[in-house]
Formats: sequence, C-alpha cells, structure tokens
Amino acid sequence: MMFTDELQREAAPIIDAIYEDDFIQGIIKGNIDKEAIRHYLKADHLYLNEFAKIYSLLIAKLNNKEDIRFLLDQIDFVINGEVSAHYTMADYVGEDYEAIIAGGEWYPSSDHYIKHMYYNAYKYDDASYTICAMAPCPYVYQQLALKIQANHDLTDNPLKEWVDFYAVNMSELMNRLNNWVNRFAETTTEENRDILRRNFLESCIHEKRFFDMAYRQEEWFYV
Ligand SMILES: Cc1ncc(CO)c(N)n1
Repeated sequence: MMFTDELQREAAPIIDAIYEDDFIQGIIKGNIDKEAIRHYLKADHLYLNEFAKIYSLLIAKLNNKEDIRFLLDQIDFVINGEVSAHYTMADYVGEDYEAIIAGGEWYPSSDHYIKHMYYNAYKYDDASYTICAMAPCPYVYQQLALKIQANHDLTDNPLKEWVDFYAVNMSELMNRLNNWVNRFAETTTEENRDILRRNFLESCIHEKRFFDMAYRQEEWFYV
C-alpha cells in the first residue's frame, strides 16, 4: 500500500464524521441555514486566497519545470476557477457574492487551519510536509462530494452544482500531490513519515472544524 493510501485509509472515519455533521447534512437536504453559507463564504474566500499564496511557497521548493507549471495552473484554478462553486452558494443565499464576502476574516478555526499550512511551508524545505497539510483540502471535498452523489439524488437540490464541482475537479490534483508525497515518503525516515501523517490527519480535522465554524457562525469575540 502506498503511503498516501495509508493516510487516506486513516482519514476515512474523519470524513464519515464530517458527512454526518450538520453542515454537510444541510447541503444534502438542500435546506442549510443561509447564515451558515454566508459565514462559510466569508471564511472560505479568504482561505482560498491563502491557499493560493501557499502554492507559491511550494513553487520555491520545487525544481521541475513541469511541476512548477502545474502549481501555477492550480493557483489560477483556486483564484479564478473555484469561485464558481462559491457563486452556486451565493445564488442559494440570494445575495451578491461580493456583498456576502465583504467583512470576512480568519475566524478561529479557519485561522488555525491556515496557520497549520503556513507553519509547515516555513519550517520544512521539502514540499511534502506542506503538501500533506494542504492535501485534505481537495481530498476531503472530493470524497464528501462522491459520497453525497452515491447516496442521494440531488436533482432538485439548489446546491447540486456545488457538490458536482468537487466530485469532478480534484482528481488530477490529488494524483499529483500523492505522487510527490509517496516519492518522498519512500526515502525518508519513519519519524518524518509520522510528521507527514500528522499533518494530513490534522488538516482533515481542520476541514471538520471549518464546516462546524460556518454552521455555528464562529467569531473571535462573543460580546
Ligand atoms: C476550507 C476548504 N477546504 C477545502 C476546499 C476545497 O477546495 C475549500 N474550498 N475550502
């Protein structure tokens, strides 16, 4: 079994728990509180901006021109492509997207997630540590979308296009990220593999907390 297969096997219970949580169950039913979606968009717009910037830190760790070209394409996808998934959510809320995301911030759970990725990008020279912290972003969404599609008919669900987007757009990225990590994992120490494993599983938990953050409309200060 490849190292990343082991990671994904260990992540399965976390993804199952996310699937059962209120945010995803609300997506499945097509009746999630619009305030939860507004809060999600406020946070996720900023999260994706940082995700794109962290890709640029990864580029500095790579030498292969084709790998660098791929990450440049991923920066474009995150900034200009994934916004279509956000537009689906804005349509559900019934408000202008730019108006919704205005005033967003790194709420506590999103702040922790973003800094987990940056910490690894600045601490380690090898890209694999950062990639393991970033990989649950596409992987968890892909697995949730595929599980929703397999278990539910979303024909009349106003958030169907959000699910469909993540079911189809993550495969090439996951293959590339997995290849990078597996190549490094084959030659590094068990101690370093444990760091990679923890980075990946912590980010799966960060994904769970991000959805919960949106559902609870988490803020820094309750006054
Ligand atoms: C927090 C978060 N994780 C993953 C994705 C999927 O790209 C996203 N848009 N936001």
